[in-house]
Amino acid sequence: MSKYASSSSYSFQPQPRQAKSKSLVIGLTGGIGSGKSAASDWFAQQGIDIIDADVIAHEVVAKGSATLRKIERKFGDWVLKADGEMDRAAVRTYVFTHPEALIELEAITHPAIREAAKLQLAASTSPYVVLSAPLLIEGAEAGLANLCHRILVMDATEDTQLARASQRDEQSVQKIKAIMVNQLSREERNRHADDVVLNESDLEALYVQLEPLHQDYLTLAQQLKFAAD
Ligand SMILES: CC(C)(COP(=O)(O)OP(=O)(O)OC[C@H]1O[C@@H](n2cnc3c(N)ncnc32)[C@H](O)[C@@H]1O)[C@@H](O)C(=O)NCCC(=O)NCCS
Ligand SMILES: Nc1ncnc2c1ncn2[C@@H]1O[C@H](COP(=O)(O)OP(=O)(O)OP(=O)(O)O)[C@@H](O)[C@H]1O
Repeated sequence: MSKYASSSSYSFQPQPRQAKSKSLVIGLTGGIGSGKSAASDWFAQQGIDIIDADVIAHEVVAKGSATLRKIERKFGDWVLKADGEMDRAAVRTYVFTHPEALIELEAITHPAIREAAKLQLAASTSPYVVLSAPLLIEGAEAGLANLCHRILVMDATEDTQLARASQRDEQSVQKIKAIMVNQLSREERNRHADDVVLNESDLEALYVQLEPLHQDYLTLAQQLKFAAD
């Protein structure tokens, strides 16, 4: 059976993962520019709490934080700007062209991101919660996927990812490609998905695919709640 969501043929099978949370957690992932934020904005409009790993990743390296100090100790003081903030552009340029450095950076940031995500999950009050992360599947046991009951993948061709991300960020195609080579391929990511939304058309077409998923997640959230009571 296809994992692709469509308003006419989507059929739902609850497949709880290892998640320990009693509230349903939907992991939302996809490559750069695939439409995670566009999808999570729509879920938020339906009253669903969104936990965004990209936002947390920015928070955990705030000026003066323990995580930023660890990064400075590992890489040197060039990671800081004169005002003490992390020099994100310098770090980005370095780690996305030095794979071993990216692994070292992730070894520092990911445990902090995971802990913060767990705290936010515990505080969520909506019928279910969406945990959005570019790196959800990567990271195996220590990763974020095992906090989730289902994984929803935003799928787009690489050409679409490049076009949308470069238009949004005014970043060069070359910089975005350097990030993409450090992310999973479409095929590999889709293989881990419970649900896949193809985001190749306009935003209306995206929302039409999200609506039946939202209804099914509400149903599954109820089932999980009854099972826990
Ligand atoms: C390298 C950093 C400093 C670049 O910062 P910058 O402000 O330029 O980009 P930003 O954080 O907004 O990320 C932009 C996009 O890059 C991609 N990306 C970010 N980190 C990674 C990574 N470790 N591997 C692959 N892609 C990544 C995502 O698609 C993300 O949306 C920053 O991305 C970072 O600290 N990354 C490590 C933390 C991490 O893994 N974050 C992802 C959330 S789990
Ligand atoms: N179906 C769509 N039609 C038109 N524009 C879209 C569509 N989906 C996303 N976009 C636009 O493409 C850009 C990238 O989408 P978005 O920011 O949601 O991706 P993302 O997966 O969150 O990216 P990142 O990993 O970089 O955070 C945004 O400007 C968004 O508004």
